[in-house]
Amino acid sequence: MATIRRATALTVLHYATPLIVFSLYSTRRIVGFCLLQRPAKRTESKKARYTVLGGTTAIVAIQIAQAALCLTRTLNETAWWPAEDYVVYLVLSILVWGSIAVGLYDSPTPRWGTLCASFSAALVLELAVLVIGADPDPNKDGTVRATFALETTRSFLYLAMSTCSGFFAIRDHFGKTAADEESRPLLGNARDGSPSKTATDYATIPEGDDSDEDESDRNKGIKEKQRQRLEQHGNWIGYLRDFKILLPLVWPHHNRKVQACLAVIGATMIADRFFTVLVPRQLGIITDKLTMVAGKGIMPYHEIAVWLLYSWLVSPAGYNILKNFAELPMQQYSYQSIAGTAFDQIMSLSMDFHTDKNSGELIRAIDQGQGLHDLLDFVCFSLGPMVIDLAVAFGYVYYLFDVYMMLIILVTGLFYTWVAAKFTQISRGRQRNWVKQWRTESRVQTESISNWQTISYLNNAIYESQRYGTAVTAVNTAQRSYFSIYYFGSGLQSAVLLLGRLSVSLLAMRRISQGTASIGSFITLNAYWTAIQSPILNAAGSFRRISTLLIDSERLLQLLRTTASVKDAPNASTLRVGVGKIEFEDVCFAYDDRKPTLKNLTFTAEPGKTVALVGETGGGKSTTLKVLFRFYDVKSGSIKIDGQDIRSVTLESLRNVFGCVPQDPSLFNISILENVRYARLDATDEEVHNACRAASIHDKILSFPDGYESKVGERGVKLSGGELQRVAIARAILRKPKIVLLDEATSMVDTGTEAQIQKAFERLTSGRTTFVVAHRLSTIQHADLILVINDGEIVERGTHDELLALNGKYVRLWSKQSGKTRTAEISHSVDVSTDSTLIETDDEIASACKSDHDGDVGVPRLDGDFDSLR
Ligand SMILES: Nc1ncnc2c1ncn2[C@@H]1O[C@H](COP(=O)(O)OP(=O)(O)OP(=O)(O)O)[C@@H](O)[C@H]1O
Repeated sequence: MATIRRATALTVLHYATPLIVFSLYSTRRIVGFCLLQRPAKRTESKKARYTVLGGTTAIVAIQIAQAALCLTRTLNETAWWPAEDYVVYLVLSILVWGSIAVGLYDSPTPRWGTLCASFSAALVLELAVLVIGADPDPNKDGTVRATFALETTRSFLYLAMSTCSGFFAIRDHFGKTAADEESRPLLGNARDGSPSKTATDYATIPEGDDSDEDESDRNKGIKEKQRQRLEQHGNWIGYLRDFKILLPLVWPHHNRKVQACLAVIGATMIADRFFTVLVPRQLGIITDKLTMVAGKGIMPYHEIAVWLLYSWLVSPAGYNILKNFAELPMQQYSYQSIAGTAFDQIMSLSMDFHTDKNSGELIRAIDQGQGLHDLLDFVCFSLGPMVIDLAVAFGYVYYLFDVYMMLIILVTGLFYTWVAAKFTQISRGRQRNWVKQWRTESRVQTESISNWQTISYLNNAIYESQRYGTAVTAVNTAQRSYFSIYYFGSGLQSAVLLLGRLSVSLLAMRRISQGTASIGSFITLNAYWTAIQSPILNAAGSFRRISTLLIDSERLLQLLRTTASVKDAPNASTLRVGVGKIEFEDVCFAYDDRKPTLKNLTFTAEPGKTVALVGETGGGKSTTLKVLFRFYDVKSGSIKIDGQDIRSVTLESLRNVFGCVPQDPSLFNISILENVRYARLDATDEEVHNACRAASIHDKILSFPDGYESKVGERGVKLSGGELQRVAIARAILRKPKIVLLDEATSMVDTGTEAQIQKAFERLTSGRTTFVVAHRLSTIQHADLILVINDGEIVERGTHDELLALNGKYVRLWSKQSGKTRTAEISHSVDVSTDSTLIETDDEIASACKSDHDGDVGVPRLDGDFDSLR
């Protein structure tokens, strides 16, 4: 009785020992990874690590020696066969301690506390195995004595290692701080965007698909944000909780149709899990039936019919058709909601955001926002089923054969994953280099082709050919280097899988020969192998995939969490414009708090009058218009339109009242007609034509081969600077705005055309409060109020004549432009546009142009250094 109890206890211990140690070790690591995000006190000490690594390796070596002894005895004594629990114990122990040794080798700062707990648990359990399993027979043979000696030595090693790691844990607790391995973010060292290499780096899971440096650089900022969030939350759970604001984008709350699709996908996924087992099983059943009735002319029709049904159901022609149909609406739903939300968010953000971000980054945020959908899709419909398939595979092969089959699959899976992960790590650097060289080649190629003219002028074709040849050679070398390791790695991985498959097949054949398994089970195993293999193949890449998708989702999250710096105040009212009086009261503004851009601007633009802003470049003229348009909010002071503070009205109503001609107008790549109409979407063709006539561009447009239907190219590149500005003026005219803002609206036109445009401006600005920023003072000399802005301050103000009389900065500007020194002379000669009569027709414009030409004194543009004039 006591012997039976002892044997049972030993069996339980054999199964439990490696499992308990593994659970303890992995649970502490997983909990640490998820919760203990804040750096714990850790010391990076090679001596300590190598000491414990040496001890652990010795433990594994002893276990291997023990397994070798067991194998030798099995081969030598035909009547002896090791107990199943003992074999499981040995194999699992080697795997567990082998994994711990690999972990120690890879990690510069091991978790000593976890290791101490694992060694201590192993010590207690192994001592129990030693005591309970001790053979009282004094005549025990050499193998038993050797096994006992090995187990005793191993127990001493457990004792020594638990003491060492306990000591290191205590030393760390009172010692200096280093980054906790489990506390590193998923995305590598976010501080520099590079993968982790040292203890102070931040990374546990390999970087995402940053297969080239450019990509890595682009991800730098987003990884930094991710790191900050992770540190702020202190753990991954808190970090991931932030993503819940994105859930409405992928979860079809109010869309019954998409919910139904989701249910169909879920159902097919569950069905897949069953059929993965049922199809090979049915093949086995048919084989067994056929074996029984072989030569008798009997067909197992029923079994074959079931197999055919299963095979059809699981094929792409079966329920997977439903799945494919259901997936499309799901994808389209999430695409529409994610892309639409991201786009609206970007468009709603303020100018500071848009000037900081490059458009490529913004487009990426929309494109890669799909990463969120892919992430959920991957976790729910790939990773989840993969884990289930693996668990089912273990259970099913155990049911079909025995625990040894299960062990072979476990060893194959672990070994394959480790080899795959290692080779990916090794090949990543080479892959990056290959992509980098490839980009260099493409850059050289593009540069050379686009600079063909320069190359021809300088007669450097041979040099360019050599340069390109060198780039191509570098690509080939880098590609060879990458593929050599890649082929070797994939060969090794395939060899591991093949070895696993051969082993299970051999074992199955042995079982059949022993009569403990049927031929059908061998067929089932072979047919089922694909299902076993696929989770093993995918496991290695899963972490990488998740980490890449997390970066993409993070980008979307950051975008949606960004709030506009200029937005409607709560209870903002609609702007009501009456006469159009604009008051700047003590307005201060700065792009950067360290450097004020506008300082205490105070002035009033009277209704219907024109205020001109002149002065040195970079003085703050355009900024004054930007704060009026509320691209930015003033830091202090106020801007009022007809007595209403522009911060208290809605942005929509505010921006509705302006007609702007910006410094650098940009057009859409559509026809000129549509480009002008963009200013007022309901304008008729006739109104567009009239606006263009008034902007002196109508005849020019008609001279284009396609007239108003001519495409203007990306941002209007097919138009000259002057044409571009006149189209922008036509837009402003078409809007019929209440307030007009002209920011160097004629900077790119020649003086002759400018004279024509002046007439157009008179039409546009007549009776409207107008702000004009101009460098050519001739264009603003009739302004009702001229403000000379220098370094963000109004240094002079008045009409043209008043400012000339002041003989200050304005006069110096004026002198410089006209090239004359005597004020009176200047005043007389530059009177280019005194006739404010409105012109109606092209002929009138033409004659106005002629008369302006006659009066044109060729006023040069002031682009020089204003300081030099002082
Ligand atoms: N988005 C921005 N971020 C930071 N600084 C800016 C930004 N835009 C303009 N500035 C700076 O603000 C100052 C005023 O610029 P602003 O464009 O208003 O000058 P300006 O008088 O219109 O010059 P110009 O006559 O050359 O157009 C300049 O020093 C400029 O470098």
